[in-house]
Amino acid sequence: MNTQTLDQMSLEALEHARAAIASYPYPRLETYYTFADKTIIPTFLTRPISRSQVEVRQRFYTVRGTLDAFPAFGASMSMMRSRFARDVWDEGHGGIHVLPRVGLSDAQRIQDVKASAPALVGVALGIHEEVAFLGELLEQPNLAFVSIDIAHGANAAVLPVLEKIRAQGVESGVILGNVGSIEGFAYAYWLMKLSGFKHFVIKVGVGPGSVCTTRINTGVGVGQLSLLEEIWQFRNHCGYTDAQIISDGGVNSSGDFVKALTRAEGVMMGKFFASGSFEDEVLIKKDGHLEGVLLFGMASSLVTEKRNYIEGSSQTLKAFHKDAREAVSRLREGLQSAMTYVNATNLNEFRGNVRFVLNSAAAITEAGVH
Ligand SMILES: NC(=O)C1=CN([C@@H]2O[C@H](COP(=O)(O)OP(=O)(O)OC[C@H]3O[C@@H](n4cnc5c(N)ncnc54)[C@H](OP(=O)(O)O)[C@@H]3O)[C@@H](O)[C@H]2O)C=CC1
Ligand SMILES: Nc1nc2c(ncn2[C@@H]2O[C@H](COP(=O)(O)O)[C@@H](O)[C@H]2O)c(=O)[nH]1
Repeated sequence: MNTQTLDQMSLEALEHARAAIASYPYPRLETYYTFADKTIIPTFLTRPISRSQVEVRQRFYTVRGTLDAFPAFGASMSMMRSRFARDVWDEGHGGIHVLPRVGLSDAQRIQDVKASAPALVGVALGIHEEVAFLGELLEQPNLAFVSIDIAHGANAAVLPVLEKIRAQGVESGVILGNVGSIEGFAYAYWLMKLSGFKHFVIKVGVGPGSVCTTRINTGVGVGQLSLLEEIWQFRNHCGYTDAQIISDGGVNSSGDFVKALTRAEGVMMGKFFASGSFEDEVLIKKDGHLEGVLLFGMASSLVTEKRNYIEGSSQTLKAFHKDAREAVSRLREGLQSAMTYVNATNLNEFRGNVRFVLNSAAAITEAGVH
């Protein structure tokens, strides 16, 4: 496709997005809250079910078909590679990792996919990818998703790579992100739609990440939970249900994961997964015991010796999970329990039954160990 056609697609996407926003009847939010601010009201349980009986899998559309999986995604961060992918997958009982791109060669990225098998994985892509690399990647039998992973995903610059992916016959399983408003969501939606994808995913979150400095360095980005609530309502109101939503960043506990999942089909996490499944280089050990993990941002100066547009930092975390399998178990238990507090046996019922309330500062303190 030539530049003129891409420019036309970009304009057409903008027109569609503007029309959708203009006819959206709900008032725009003035205050955005995040996970710690709100909780779910417990109601009742009319069916005598055990927590272990609720259905916690979500259906996704992959590059090859459909997949019912636990809806936890590993963040595309360079300390989370094939060992993490296998552990988080947990022989099909766990979540899905989206392998990183920043700082890695094409050959390393293909090798990471192969080494992750039998786990199904996604792979992060930038806006400049070779056709030959995409071809080889798409031949990998355990590839489930490709994820256009840039800071500002509602961006016409993704059109050429979307075109290359579509030209390989891919109709589904493409993730685009990140977006941070209903305007960004609508524009990204139409970029995907006009590129010819049938089912796709839009990743939501500008600035909530644990090692993210976007909001500090640029002043841009809004509270993650309200953003998800707003985009979820917008997506459903517009009937844009061929687009699934992944919430990306800001999860500090299984409760945060649960809250995100009420307004997204999947949740991507980096910090929560900090464990012995990370790469050896970032593990901090004492007498053979895992004490901590160094987490650093993909837009920080540590990754590619980036000198400009720094929007990431680093932090040393206490490793609170042995490995990614254990982390997934904690997420699953939290979700199963949450579902039974609102009389839900599957994720659709759960999303329909959840009502959030905003808590006072004292109530937030009460929620912690005190
Ligand atoms: N979720 C989040 O809040 C954020 C996540 N990140 C993560 O950091 C990594 C590196 O990201 P990124 O810097 O995008 O990767 P790249 O440096 O590869 O940038 C990808 C493309 O996006 C463009 N781009 C980046 N930021 C912006 C922006 N704010 N406005 C317009 N265009 C932009 C770049 O153009 P140019 O550089 O020429 O402007 C470049 O063409 C990724 O893994 C990303 O997910 C980074 C920041 C925020
Ligand atoms: N603004 C930045 N965001 C970043 C960077 N590196 C990663 N990320 C984002 O964070 C999430 C993971 O968040 P967490 O709270 O679960 O740890 C990841 O998926 C990216 O979207 C960065 O350098 N800058």
